[in-house]
Amino acid sequence: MSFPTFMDTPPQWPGPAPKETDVVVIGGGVIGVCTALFLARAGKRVVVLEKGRIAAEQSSRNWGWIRVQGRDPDEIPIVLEAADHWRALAQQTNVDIGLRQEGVTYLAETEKEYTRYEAWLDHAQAYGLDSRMLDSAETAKLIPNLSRSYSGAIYTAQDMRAEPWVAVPALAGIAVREGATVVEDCAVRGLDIEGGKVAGVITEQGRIKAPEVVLAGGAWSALFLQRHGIFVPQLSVRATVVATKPMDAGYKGGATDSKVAFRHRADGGYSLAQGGFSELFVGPHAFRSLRHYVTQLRADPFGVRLLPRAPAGYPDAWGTPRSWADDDVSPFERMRVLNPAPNTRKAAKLLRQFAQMMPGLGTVKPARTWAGMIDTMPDIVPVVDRVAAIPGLTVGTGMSGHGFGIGPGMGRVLAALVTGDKVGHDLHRFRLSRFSDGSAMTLGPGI
Ligand SMILES: NCCCC(=O)O
Repeated sequence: MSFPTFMDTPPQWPGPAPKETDVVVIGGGVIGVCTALFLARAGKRVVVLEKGRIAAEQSSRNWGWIRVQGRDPDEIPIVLEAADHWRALAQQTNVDIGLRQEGVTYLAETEKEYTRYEAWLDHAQAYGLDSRMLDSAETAKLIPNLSRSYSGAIYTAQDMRAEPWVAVPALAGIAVREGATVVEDCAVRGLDIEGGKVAGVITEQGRIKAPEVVLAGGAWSALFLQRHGIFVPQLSVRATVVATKPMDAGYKGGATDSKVAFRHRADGGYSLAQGGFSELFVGPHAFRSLRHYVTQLRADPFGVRLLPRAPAGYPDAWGTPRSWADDDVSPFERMRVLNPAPNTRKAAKLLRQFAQMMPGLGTVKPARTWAGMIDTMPDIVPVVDRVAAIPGLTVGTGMSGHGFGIGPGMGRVLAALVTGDKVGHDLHRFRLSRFSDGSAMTLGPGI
């Protein structure tokens, strides 16, 4: 199977879009697809509008980790719910989405790091998770091919993995089967607002009437909102992944140290990346958002590499229009699939470092390299909220590199925000107003 997803994948759901519905979901990534699924289950007529292909941006380019380990405490109950959904959904599709419970391990290179991971166990215990600390010998036993010894690790056996490029389209298939409509190649240019509230959307195929809209636009969300006068300091950062060819496997979960994160894939290869490192193309929205990122930059000055300018057409490129008329071709149609060139030096380094880290696995041969643009936030936790200034609009964005695993949980929560059903989780941490209400910033764990 080819992965990740590109624009040359034939559309599975070409439309046409209906003229009227109960809810429009903008964006066919994991968050949008899962929101639509749960809205359909709630009896709503729901349409997902995707400008390119389902899951073709970060939802097929991520690591494929479904983890509770290391999460921000306020995300834990939602990702636990998501894990239950993942297990159920994997049974509700006849596609093997590669869901396996193989665990996630954070390797501690120093005692200080070990102590930091250990501190997170308080949260694990509060939720009865099976996370535990491993000493140096236990770590070597869990991951037998490691070339060096670590101070230890934190390990969560209940964590899972899946193949994102298979899983998210499979979830879209379930949503369609349960009554949702999915339309690819259909960009939303903007909201149709009447009397100060949502009346629908204006798409490249015309107007769709709907009293409720959910924006799950990933890296494009801030640009979309800016056109409607809503500022959200959401940026997008490039993250490179390199996939190896199939090779010997010992440990089949996900693991990371400071240099390399790896996940065993269903096809027998490994996906490699570097946690805690991303690249930001600086543009006007980055400047506008800068004051919100000071805390993050101070805490981790080397976590983000700054690049002078985004390629043309990117959400925060200098030349990208910030406003346009409803009958103008929008930036979303001009860039159907955001497919950043990977950092090839980083990819080569990852391959070398993985070979050094796990010499017993044999020769590390690259299969393919890609990059994605991760929608991120100053405090590294998402925005999941109703937009007070525009009644009828709900936003789920800024998943900050950990949206795949939590996707079904966030989708169910977003659906509940729309229907008024019980949300079941405290969303205070994820409110949009936190960037303007004077509250102190609390950083979540890294991207
Ligand atoms: N982006 C790094 C962590 C992987 C994940 O939880 O999806």
